Amino acid sequence: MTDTALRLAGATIGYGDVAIVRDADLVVRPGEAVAVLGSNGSGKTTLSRGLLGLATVLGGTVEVLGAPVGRLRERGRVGYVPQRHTVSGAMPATVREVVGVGRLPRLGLFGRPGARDRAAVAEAVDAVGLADRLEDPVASLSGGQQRRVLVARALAAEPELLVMDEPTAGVDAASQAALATVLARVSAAGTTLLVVTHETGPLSGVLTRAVVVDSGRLTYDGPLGDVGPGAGPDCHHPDEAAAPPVRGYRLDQPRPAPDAARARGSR
Ligand SMILES: Nc1ncnc2c1ncn2[C@@H]1O[C@H](COP(=O)(O)OP(=O)(O)OP(=O)(O)O)[C@@H](O)[C@H]1O
Repeated sequence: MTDTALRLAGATIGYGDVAIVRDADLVVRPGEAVAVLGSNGSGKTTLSRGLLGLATVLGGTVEVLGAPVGRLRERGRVGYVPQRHTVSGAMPATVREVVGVGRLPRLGLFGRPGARDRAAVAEAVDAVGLADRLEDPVASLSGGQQRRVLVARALAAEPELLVMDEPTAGVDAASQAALATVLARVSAAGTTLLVVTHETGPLSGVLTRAVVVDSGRLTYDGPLGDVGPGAGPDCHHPDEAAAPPVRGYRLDQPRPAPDAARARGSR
């Protein structure tokens, strides 16, 4: 067990030689549940893909579960739900088979699934509310249900770090609530969560910390409940009128000195 789930230091991430996320510093401790917020095109997906080795680290340090990105040997320790993807309609696979793929990195000797692996797949499918569709072809599911299959695929490996890119997008309110329950459970069990999202509402009971990406820069890092006007464009507390003053700090401005913070608090 490492003492950091994620560590970015002066990290620049992009595609080819084009930098998208620049000079990012971020430390996420094991068990934290972090929202990544920001406007369209600000670099949230690029940041998350950089953690998976799917975007290029052009400079600085990116460590995932204590290892430089791409060097983590046990791939099952990190789960990923990609953005927008549904499962390919051309794939004649059942829900059980697609979710089973998520378990592959955890398989032991000879890659044969054992009872524990079969149970993990069944539990993951159950967790996203699709137990009754286990043997159905994924292509016969709706788009929102297919998103839930991808969440189950990530859960099946029982990852230590779960990176999700807009897991609630296109998913109905009941399924969002079910996902929140699942994430609350895995979070309570110690899984670190990093969730790219535009809508913190459905997961507000799970996510506690937010970072805001604005034009490729991390501009805010603080409590999710304190994200409000000024934390970043398109990044407002769902109940903005009731949101408390920002207690986190904008990263493009100096952090308040402890004395100043105390003085503010005593006003
Ligand atoms: N594969 C790619 N190759 C080159 N540039 C890319 C690639 N993917 C994204 N970009 C560019 O990176 C920038 C940031 O995109 P990214 O998808 O990270 O933003 P985002 O904050 O996740 O946006 P959204 O909220 O719309 O999903 C955009 O200008 C985009 O055009």
